[in-house]
Amino acid sequence: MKLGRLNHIGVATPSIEESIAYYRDVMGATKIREPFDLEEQGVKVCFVDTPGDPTESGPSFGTQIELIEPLSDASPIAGFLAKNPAGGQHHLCYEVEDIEEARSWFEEKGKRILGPTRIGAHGTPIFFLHPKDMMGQLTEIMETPKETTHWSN
Ligand SMILES: CC[C@H](C(=O)O)C(=O)SCCNC(=O)CCNC(=O)[C@H](O)C(C)(C)COP(=O)(O)OP(=O)(O)OC[C@H]1O[C@@H](n2cnc3c(N)ncnc32)[C@H](O)[C@@H]1OP(=O)(O)O
Ligand SMILES: [Co+2]
Repeated sequence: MKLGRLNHIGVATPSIEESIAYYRDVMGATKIREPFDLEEQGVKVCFVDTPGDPTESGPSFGTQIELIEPLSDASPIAGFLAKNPAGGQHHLCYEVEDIEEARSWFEEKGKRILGPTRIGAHGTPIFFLHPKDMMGQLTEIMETPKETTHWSN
């Protein structure tokens, strides 16, 4: 397996609205996408683009901030926010060429994979690896989109 792009940094927040104002007014973000609910994952999601190098073959934007807010107390990030009420860095997501090859790779290394491979917020296959096996970092592995992500908003 070969490490690919840092696709996004997952940032938990108690309020996506407050985080949008922060990235816009404090950090000067110019491309903040429409928030949307991922009911099956128990989170509201909003992507903040960081500038990328348009000459690269990848998308014209760089790594994104993936803001995630719990939709209810049952959300998988509710426990994280209970421990970190102001929110903060929750996970890192790296791209790989082949998600199944990556899954076997980590299984062979004895890393705990959290649940089945499933479709994530970018519409491509993902899985998560337990932070305790990944140097303390909750790690999301995502298959590189086959074509540059054409975002509607
Ligand atoms: C935007 C949608 C996106 C997608 O699908 O693309 C997502 O869904 S991301 C948002 C939610 N989904 C996930 O996070 C799935 C993977 N996460 C999990 O399965 C759990 O959160 C898990 C197993 C990482 C932690 O579960 P839980 O919080 O119930 O257990 P504990 O609180 O007991 O934590 C165990 C141990 O891990 C440490 N921990 C928990 N979360 C993190 C984290 N984000 N980063 C680093 N470490 C974390 C926690 O402190 C505990 O350590 P200990 O030393 O035992 O106290
Ligand atoms: Co993510």
